[in-house]
Amino acid sequence: MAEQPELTIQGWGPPPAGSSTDAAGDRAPALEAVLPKAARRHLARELGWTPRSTPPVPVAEIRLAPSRLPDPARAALAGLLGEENVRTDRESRLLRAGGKSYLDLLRRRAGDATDAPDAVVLPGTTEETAALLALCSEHDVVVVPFGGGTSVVGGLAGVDPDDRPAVALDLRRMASVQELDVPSSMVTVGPGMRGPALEEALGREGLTFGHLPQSWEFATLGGYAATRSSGQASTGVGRFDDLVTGLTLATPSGVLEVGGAAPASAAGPDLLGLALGSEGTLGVITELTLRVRPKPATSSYEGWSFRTWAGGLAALQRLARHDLLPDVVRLSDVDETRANLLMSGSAGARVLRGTLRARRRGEGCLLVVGWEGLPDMVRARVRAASALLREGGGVRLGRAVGESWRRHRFGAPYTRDTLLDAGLLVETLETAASWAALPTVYDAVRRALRESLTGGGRRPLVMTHLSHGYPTGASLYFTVLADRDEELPIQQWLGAKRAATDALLTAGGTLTHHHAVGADHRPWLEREVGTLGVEVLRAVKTRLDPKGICNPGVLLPD
Ligand SMILES: Cc1cc2nc3c(=O)[nH]c(=O)nc-3n(C[C@H](O)[C@H](O)[C@H](O)COP(=O)(O)OP(=O)(O)OC[C@H]3O[C@@H](n4cnc5c(N)ncnc54)[C@H](O)[C@@H]3O)c2cc1C
Repeated sequence: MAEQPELTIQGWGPPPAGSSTDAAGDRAPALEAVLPKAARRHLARELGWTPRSTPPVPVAEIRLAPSRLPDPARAALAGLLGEENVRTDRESRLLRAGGKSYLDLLRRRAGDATDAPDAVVLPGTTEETAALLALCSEHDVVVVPFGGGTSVVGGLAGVDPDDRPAVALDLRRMASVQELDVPSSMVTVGPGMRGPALEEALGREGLTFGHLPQSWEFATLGGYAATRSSGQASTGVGRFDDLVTGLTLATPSGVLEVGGAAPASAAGPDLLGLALGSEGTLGVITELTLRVRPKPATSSYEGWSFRTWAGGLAALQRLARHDLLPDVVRLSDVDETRANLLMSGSAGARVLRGTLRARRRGEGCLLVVGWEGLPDMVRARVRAASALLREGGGVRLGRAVGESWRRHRFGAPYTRDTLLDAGLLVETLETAASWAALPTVYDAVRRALRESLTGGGRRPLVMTHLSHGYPTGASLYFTVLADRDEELPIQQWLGAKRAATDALLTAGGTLTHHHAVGADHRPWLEREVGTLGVEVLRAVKTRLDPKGICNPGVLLPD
């Protein structure tokens, strides 16, 4: 199996050529290469921002505390896994310091990795993982499972109320296909495997998995299960939790196997549901069985335009009611559509601008829809859905717009580092709500973000899209740009995030649709699941992890 590339320490993408802890530091492309002049002017005016140069400190200067792993624990771990799989060197620890949220990046860019794990351990099997957890319980060492390191909610923060030494448990040695059951359309895999490797293996058999989050180049299958992730085609393919039929969870109290090969079961409550979304707090997912499907024979991606956000929402709600939602659905509001047109100097934006002009449309709200499957089915679904979209006031922009979105859909995270270098705050947040509550949630979150981030000549740009449609509602995804407060950048975002989270919960949204709870959302978990709900989760944790060593800083509130 080919080595999976590391994710760079201070941003997105593989590290620059050479060592990932190169003294030169992580370098992003220049602002001029990422934003056309018109977009730079527009943003400067809208945000009250003056582009400036604020590069990250060189990687070689990032501060790291000495490892606190006690010698007896280190020796025991090395005895179990072999010396080469217990690492305390600078590079190994730096590469597993936290995830990729704006707050994570601010810390790493400022040269602070004092929260890095004390060591990195790499078990190769379920049995080794279970033995490792028992051993860490005995030695009072915290264990933080580490998949791709793409958490955006502080899922890898490793904060322990008792301040015990912590190890990152990297799952990369468990990253292969173990069994492919073609007649039953199921594959059993190791949790450290990433989407591209799985798709390559399945593709050889004419199969696909189809889970495509924007982070898919680096995130792992175990991470998807631990966070209940959702990919870009989730409306058709399903959320990640819909795709898992069974898994193995190694815990300090033993190995739990949940779900299985049977397509359904009535044997009591669903324990699989307890493991999905457990974010490393109950143990480590060491094996997963997933549903797969034949590669689609055809696909059709299209752009549509609606004059207003409300018009687009109403049309999609109608599709949902008639079970006609496409496999991929993404409706951008006016602010996101305009920003995409301006900020992307790519061929995609040129195609969209040209098509809107030819159709005599203003910017409006862009809708991208994608359909996949057997040609007759795709044709029939496209025909029926297009009629409803047209009746709802939509204008078809054609396939070039849809295909262009498809080609560039993994590109946005690569531009974030450049925007951070230029002095911007760049972050996203997400929720989901019923069709009835969506308009209120949309208004409430935008208002909260604007009020919190406006002041001292600064104004934020809040861009929103709807994606992941369901019969009863959909998710909303907000992208925020603002002039960064260089004095108090962390407090600036924490205030905005707090206001937006309070607003979305009050308006009827969920705390998170797919990013998970992590450290960042846990103060609000009780508002969503109630006091008794939190107590139930705590009781399960106490049974499986009596010493509380499994990722103690996430999910459950203090
Ligand atoms: C640019 C960008 C785009 C993103 N786009 C999307 C998107 O489109 N959809 C989406 O759903 N998410 C998205 N995310 C968020 C992130 O990719 C997901 O949460 C993903 O599921 C995390 O997977 P990972 O392997 O990187 O897990 P990690 O970040 O390594 O870990 C996440 C959490 O899961 C735990 N964990 C990891 N592996 C295991 C395991 N085997 N057993 C037990 N616990 C484990 C960790 O301890 C941690 O708490 C995005 C993130 C970024 C940075």
